[in-house]
Amino acid sequence: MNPASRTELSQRPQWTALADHRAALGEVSLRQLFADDPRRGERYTLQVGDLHIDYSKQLVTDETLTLLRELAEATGVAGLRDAMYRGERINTTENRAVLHTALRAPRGAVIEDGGPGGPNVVPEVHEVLDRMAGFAEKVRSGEWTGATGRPLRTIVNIGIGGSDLGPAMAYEVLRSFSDRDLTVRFVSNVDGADLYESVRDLDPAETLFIVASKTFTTIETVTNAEAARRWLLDGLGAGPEAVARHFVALSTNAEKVAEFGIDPANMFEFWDWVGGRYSYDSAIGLSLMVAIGPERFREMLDGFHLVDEHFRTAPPEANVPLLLGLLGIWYGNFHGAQSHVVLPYSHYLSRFAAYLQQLDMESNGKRVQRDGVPVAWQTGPVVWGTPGTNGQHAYYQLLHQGTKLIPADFIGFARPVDALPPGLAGQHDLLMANFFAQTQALAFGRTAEEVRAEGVPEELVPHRTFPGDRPTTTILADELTPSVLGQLVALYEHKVFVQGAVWGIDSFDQWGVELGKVLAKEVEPLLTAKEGERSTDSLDSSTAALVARYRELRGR
Ligand SMILES: O=P(O)(O)OC[C@H]1O[C@H](O)[C@H](O)[C@@H](O)[C@@H]1O
Repeated sequence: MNPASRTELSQRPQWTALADHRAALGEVSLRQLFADDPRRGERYTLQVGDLHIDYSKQLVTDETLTLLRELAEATGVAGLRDAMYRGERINTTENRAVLHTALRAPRGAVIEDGGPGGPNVVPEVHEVLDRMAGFAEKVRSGEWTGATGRPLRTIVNIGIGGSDLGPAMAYEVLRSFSDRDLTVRFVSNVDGADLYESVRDLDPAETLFIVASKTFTTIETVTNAEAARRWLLDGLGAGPEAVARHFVALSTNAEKVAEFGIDPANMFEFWDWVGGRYSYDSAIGLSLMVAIGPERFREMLDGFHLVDEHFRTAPPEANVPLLLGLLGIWYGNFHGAQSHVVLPYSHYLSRFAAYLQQLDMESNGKRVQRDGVPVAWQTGPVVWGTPGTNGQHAYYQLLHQGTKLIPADFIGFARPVDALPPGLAGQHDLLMANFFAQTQALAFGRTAEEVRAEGVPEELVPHRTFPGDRPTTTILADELTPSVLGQLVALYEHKVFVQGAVWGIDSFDQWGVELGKVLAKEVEPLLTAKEGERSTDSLDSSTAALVARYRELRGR
């Protein structure tokens, strides 16, 4: 697009209409909105698959929603969405298609890399899924043995970023579906302590390493994989031929995998049109598939696909990812909110926010538009969160009475997972009572009059008053199943897409992580060189002094 001919987002009439609307609404009160419309709690809900979405406790009116949808229309969200699904190269800075939706497309679908006329990627996707399933079943049944002939009982996934957070989050979510005597661990940090603590109680004869790296050049992963190989061969007292029984690779880079010494027959492939943070439903999910079995994994893919189809076909008024994306824009761009908190009321979702941090912040943490012109509006929020009940006893104080507006997503389930024994399953009502009570307290607060009426001494009234009007979305499903996890993740993927499309940024590159990598390569030799061999003169005075201090502490 020619920058000169482009209408700046913040100059668009739809944008200024929203700004005017925001000013006119002023300090809109949820108490008032609910009083004005007794059916608001039913009206402001949507359903997608198993997910019931209640957005009635949002600071919005019908007009707000109309204006937000008009902004989406004016910025071409639907057109970009269709281009993504068609396989066009919408990741322009890397000239790549963005086809994570193809990872969960049904067997017969046709999706062409690069758009119509390009190679159909769906057969390859299913070929790899089938190979993964074959391997997973062999490990699960004990048919696949280690170098000493014993079945493999622990799987250690070595990867970082998208090659760690997705499978680690999903394994945690679905661990109650793990139906074999197998456990999975995840090593990501280049701090040797991570690998050390993960393997020190393991028997190498029963350990399978899955080296997960899209590029297979990521220094943390390659370093840890090399250390793991040494640990394995030393522990077994075996030669390199043992590697083939204990190492598999998940990557797009067959050449580097072979260079590392992993048999290409033990490599499960994915493609450059899958972003790392969108990849755990590709071969990157192998550890999860081994744990829960191919059938459950496929159920998860079907859950993803269901939401993909919803996002592609549902009309704007009923389109849940569109709605969630636009609500984020409403707060980030028109209320000055800087962050977004995700609060699952499920222990199994304890790593969900960490996963969403990469998905959202690496996608939309951008400061220039697709054509390189800086944005003049806020882009992606700081995303954070931990399981809700724990948060209640820690940072909810700030959510309720602090000075910052932090929109929240509450995620909960009607039923505990089947694996829980009745005694513990009985605690579920208490968990969910907290969930509902918190969204209620955040929305409606407690006025000074109400506090006084409770007999609270006058000097404490301001402290015990809750302003309310803290917006939340409730996402409620019957049960946390593989399909529901797929639905949830796809929902957030597409929400992030909507926001990036409105802001005019490339949500699918991540150049911001590169500079630190380059500088680390320059600094490392300065830490390890013999005295006088390397000069730190080219460094700034802070970094030079820190390097000198580090060397001194290390006696170098
Ligand atoms: O899978 P890999 O190629 O090893 O990449 C692992 C991660 O590191 C990179 O620096 C990117 O920021 C992430 O998007 C990626 O997921």
